[in-house]
Amino acid sequence: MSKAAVIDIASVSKIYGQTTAVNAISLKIPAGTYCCLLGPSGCGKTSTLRMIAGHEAISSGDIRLGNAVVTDLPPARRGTAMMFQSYALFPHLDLVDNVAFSLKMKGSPKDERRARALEMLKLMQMDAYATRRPAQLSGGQQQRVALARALITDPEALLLDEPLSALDPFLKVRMRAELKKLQKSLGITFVHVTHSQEEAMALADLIVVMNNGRIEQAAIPRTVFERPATAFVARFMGDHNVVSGRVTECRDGLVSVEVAQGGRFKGVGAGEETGALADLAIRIDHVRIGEPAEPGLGFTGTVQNIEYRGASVKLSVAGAGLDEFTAILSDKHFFAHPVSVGDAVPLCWEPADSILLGRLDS
Ligand SMILES: Nc1ncnc2c1ncn2[C@@H]1O[C@H](COP(=O)(O)OP(=O)(O)OP(=O)(O)O)[C@@H](O)[C@H]1O
Repeated sequence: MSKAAVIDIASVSKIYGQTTAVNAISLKIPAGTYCCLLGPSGCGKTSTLRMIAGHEAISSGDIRLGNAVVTDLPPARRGTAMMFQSYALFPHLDLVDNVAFSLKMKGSPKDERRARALEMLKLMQMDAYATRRPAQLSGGQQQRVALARALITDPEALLLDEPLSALDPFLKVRMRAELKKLQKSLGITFVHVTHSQEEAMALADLIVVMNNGRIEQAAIPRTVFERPATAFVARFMGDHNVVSGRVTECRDGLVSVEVAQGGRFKGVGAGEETGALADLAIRIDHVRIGEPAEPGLGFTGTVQNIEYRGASVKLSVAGAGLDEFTAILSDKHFFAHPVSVGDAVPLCWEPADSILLGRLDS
């Protein structure tokens, strides 16, 4: 079981009545990739996944799997398998019959499909429970059975709709590692829908951030984290402060931006006209307590809230025309400069930690 397929989504839309759930998206997912579709509720992730699976008709555009255009094929003929959020196991069937179900639908002889189901249960280390029913299993075990059931058809791509959402936090992290291991060992393409940034960062080779039926950015996790393409991505990933204002100067690779209430900020960027609206993204974990090396690379604000997190401390500060600016300080740094709510505190950062964002969201 090692055939993997490229998934090529070309200008695909999904329209439900008056709602455009997916708006002409194009995306190429290389064969053998672990791809996470990430975004807030209602952004069109599930509709996209269901169109790849064939559970939802495509309003316009085309989807290819490997060399085949699958746009009009029924789910069972696409070479994909889907694992649902609720696992959708049959309560009255034992695990072998649950896993063998799709082979039964295809008319495979009983002995053959049962042997294959046992093989899949073994792959998921669930063969010892073969005669149990789903209700006699823990959440993590049910998930393994659901995976075995999806993989029995030998798919070229496995589609997973929020597969970890029903699990408690500890199990979530454990099953996350198992999913990643499984994908690497099978070598097939996984497309996994999630609204969790942490989950996508931990699992994906390719993160696709969606908003409002469109793709904001599709890139490796490190790029999405360090170089968000838009203000939406920077805000959604939560690792940057996003400062919006008008450009007052742009030269020598640095852009200066003035926010409405008079604060001035600088960041790495070029090609902006004076007076244009621009967004700067400032890494929350690179902000430090101290006077800035030059104006625009810091400000003095009032501490609004302090959250102790063990290895780090989250500081919320208001000032320079901003209601809320976040700094994540290492515990060592914070306790070397302890501050309290209501204190005035100078914050600073390096030029490279403040970057100009793309303009989709402004
Ligand atoms: N069957 C449907 N009929 C009408 N509108 C729908 C239908 N399914 C989804 N929508 C709408 O399409 C948009 C996208 O929905 P979708 O389920 O794809 O989003 P999502 O990103 O997966 O959200 P969630 O994380 O909440 O599952 C939403 O506005 C939703 O209300």
